[in-house]
Amino acid sequence: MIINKLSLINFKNHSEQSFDFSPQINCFVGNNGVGKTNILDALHYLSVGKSFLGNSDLNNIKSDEDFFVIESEIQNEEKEDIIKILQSKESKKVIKKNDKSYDRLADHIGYLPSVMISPYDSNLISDSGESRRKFLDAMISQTDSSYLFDLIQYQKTIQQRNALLKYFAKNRTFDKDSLEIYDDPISNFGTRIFEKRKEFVEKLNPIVQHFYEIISGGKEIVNVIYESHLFDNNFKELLSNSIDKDRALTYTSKGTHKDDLLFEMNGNSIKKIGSQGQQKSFLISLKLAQINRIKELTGKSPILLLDDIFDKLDDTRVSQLIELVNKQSFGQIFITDTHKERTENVVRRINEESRIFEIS
Ligand SMILES: Nc1ncnc2c1ncn2[C@@H]1O[C@H](COP(=O)(O)OP(=O)(O)OP(=O)(O)O)[C@@H](O)[C@H]1O
Repeated sequence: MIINKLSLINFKNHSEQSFDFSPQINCFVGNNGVGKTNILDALHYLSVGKSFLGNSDLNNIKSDEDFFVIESEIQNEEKEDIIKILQSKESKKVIKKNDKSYDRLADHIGYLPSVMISPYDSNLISDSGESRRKFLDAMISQTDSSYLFDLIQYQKTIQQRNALLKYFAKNRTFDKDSLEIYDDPISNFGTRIFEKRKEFVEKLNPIVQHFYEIISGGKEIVNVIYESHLFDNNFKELLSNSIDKDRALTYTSKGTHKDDLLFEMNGNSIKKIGSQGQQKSFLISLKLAQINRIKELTGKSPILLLDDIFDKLDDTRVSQLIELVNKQSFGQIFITDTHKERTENVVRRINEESRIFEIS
């Protein structure tokens, strides 16, 4: 999948912008705050229909305007598709492929896989388990639409069970049979989610280790470990053993919605012992491994969005990274940087066709 053209109207700080892209490397250079990351965010919208920053759609409409449009021409093997995203203040977001609106956002996921590497990735290390679960889910969903379906159904059923627990507490009543209605669907959806997450992480981890070894020159060993209550219990037992606790808490305390990923360096939590550069190298390795898995599972090369990636990395690590990008023949790449010269140097070392766009 290659994005040939992109045009933006009233998207964040961009009133009107359009780009003709190189099928290989595209760089956006310019000072802080000119809107380079916003362009990557528009590309992220094309991929998964929403901002990677987690902003609400309405906040992405340019201040004092009423709508935004992101439009692109995408080379899909032999044919060209037009993907258009429209958001106005008055109506719901519309995503269209060749003038036909999708009924559900989920139907678009996987069409244009993408991987973003950005300074915000450090949240994956510092934040709570929720952001790591979201990362894992987004990664698997791009390769497996039935996973996304299970996930949506699982979350809905957990919400219903939680609502019932709250109803019981509020009305000082309890009916075990009514609560157990949810056991089968939660257990069926949840067990499938668990199996897929387990397999995905098992295959991802050695690739992360391999990339980290290349970027760091083999200095440290990293590990991605999947944690879930489901390793030690079957789902139905888990639910029935925690009924008393769930009643007290008024929510479902055990299940795959509490899963987490543990990031380790030399056997210790990377959050505790990793330097900024080591953490960044780890996150880059994690994301590059994600590309690898998406390619393996879908046969599509995801677009790679690199936001301010060269800051905090020493020259050796930047060189290793460039060599890696060269060797792996990743798909189309989009890079932002404040230093034009640095970008030019980097691009010169990667033997691919490139375009540099100066944003002001
Ligand atoms: N809805 C919006 N309307 C108008 N401007 C917006 C909107 N949302 C964000 N911006 C502006 O976009 C700018 C930030 O853009 P962006 O993060 O893309 O900059 P950048 O070029 O990547 O900067 P840096 O080099 O610091 O990362 C800010 O000036 C912000 O005020």
